[in-house]
Amino acid sequence: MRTRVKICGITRLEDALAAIEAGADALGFVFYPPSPRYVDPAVAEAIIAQLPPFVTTVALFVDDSPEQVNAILGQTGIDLLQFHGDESPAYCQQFNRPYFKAVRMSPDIDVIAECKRFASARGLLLDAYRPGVPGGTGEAFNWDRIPSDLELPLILAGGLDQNNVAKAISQVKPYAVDVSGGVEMAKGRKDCSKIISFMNEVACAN
Ligand SMILES: O=C(O)c1ccccc1N[C@@H]1O[C@H](COP(=O)(O)O)[C@@H](O)[C@H]1O
Repeated sequence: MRTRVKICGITRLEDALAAIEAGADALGFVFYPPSPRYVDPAVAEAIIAQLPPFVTTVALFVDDSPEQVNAILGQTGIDLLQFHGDESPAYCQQFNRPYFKAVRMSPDIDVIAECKRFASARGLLLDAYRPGVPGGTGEAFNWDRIPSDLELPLILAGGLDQNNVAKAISQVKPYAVDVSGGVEMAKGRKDCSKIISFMNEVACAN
């Protein structure tokens, strides 16, 4: 099966359209105010309203209140939820949308146990671990630590870019890859040529 691609941290319409033109399957919008990639919900709403059909939109939250999540879902009509904090399974499944859960690869994490805990998720995203930072670090982790027998579709994230994504796909064989910093010119601003190179590497690895 072809590896799906999510490009995260979209804050501008031109970046969204460039990602779609290059073949991305999903676009991520960061609704975590401390992030340099935070996008105002009204801006996300305007971008999403101008997207062509058959592109999945993803809202990224970090330990936000259910009221705020529901408000943003209502405003933007986003398709899928990405929870990147310490949310519980009960919290994640209370919304009227499918979700996937990000798990950061701390030294003591049990990925198989996390898969079982988040059985209601559509997938498990694995990201690098840096203490005190919920994600978007631009750092990769040791892919040898990923168990081969996961019960959920695996979304591989963390420090992916045009130079390592083909190796990541051939070694890990994830359902999808998720990239943010690796296709940027500056935080929150995507680089069209990096997106194209990234997508070409994914295509070659498939
Ligand atoms: O992008 C952010 O600023 C961010 C903030 C808080 C949580 C997650 C965030 N991004 C996600 O982190 C991973 C890895 O990003 P990168 O490619 O290493 O830059 C990815 O899933 C982003 O969606």
